[in-house]
Amino acid sequence: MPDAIPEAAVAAVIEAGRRMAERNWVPATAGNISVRLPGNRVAITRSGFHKAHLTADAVMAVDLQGVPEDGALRPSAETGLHCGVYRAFPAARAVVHGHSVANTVLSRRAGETIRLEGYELLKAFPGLDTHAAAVAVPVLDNDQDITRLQAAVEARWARMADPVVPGYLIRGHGVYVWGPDMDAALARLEGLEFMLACKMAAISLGGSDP
Ligand SMILES: CSCCC(=O)C(=O)COP(=O)(O)O
Ligand SMILES: [Zn+2]
Repeated sequence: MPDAIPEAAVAAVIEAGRRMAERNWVPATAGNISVRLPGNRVAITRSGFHKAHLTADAVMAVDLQGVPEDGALRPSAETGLHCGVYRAFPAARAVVHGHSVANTVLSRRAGETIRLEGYELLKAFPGLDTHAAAVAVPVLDNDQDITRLQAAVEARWARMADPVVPGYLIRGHGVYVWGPDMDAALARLEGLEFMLACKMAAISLGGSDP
């Protein structure tokens, strides 16, 4: 019989879903949320649940390869992307995935990266302490084959200079962001979404954004 999922982990996932829904970042049943547990375990949302109304029943445990502890339950279809983050970045303890209008629209017209430059909110990312900085957020092509998509993500990380930006977009799909705890992951997501919304507004006004 597997260990129960710690209550604090379940509460963090439920609260993250509520906060993301409040911002309209998880329409319909979009998005998924996870936290790292001790013992190479991950607590993650089950597939197909609305993130505004999560209950403890909607959170289940998988191992770092995404294998469910309870084979009767179906984890998020994107579990492989969460586990990929936890395997690659030992300091990552929470991963959030949302589908906002800004990340969907901008990723559809982007190349390999979206450049964010000159924004005060860049400070939401680790290691940046001035607006006079720039980050290139990776954009990956969408793929319904999550194993293949995760392989593409890992290939991209391998090409990136350290430290890797703690997030990436999937074209026409959404964004992944992670952090050392759920609050940090959500703060990074909020910062990124704010800058993407600014970029989209600038483009809508007929201007450009570097
Ligand atoms: C209705 S959104 C399509 C699936 C998706 O992209 C998503 O984020 C939610 O999938 P899950 O299996 O985690 O519910
Ligand atoms: Zn998704």
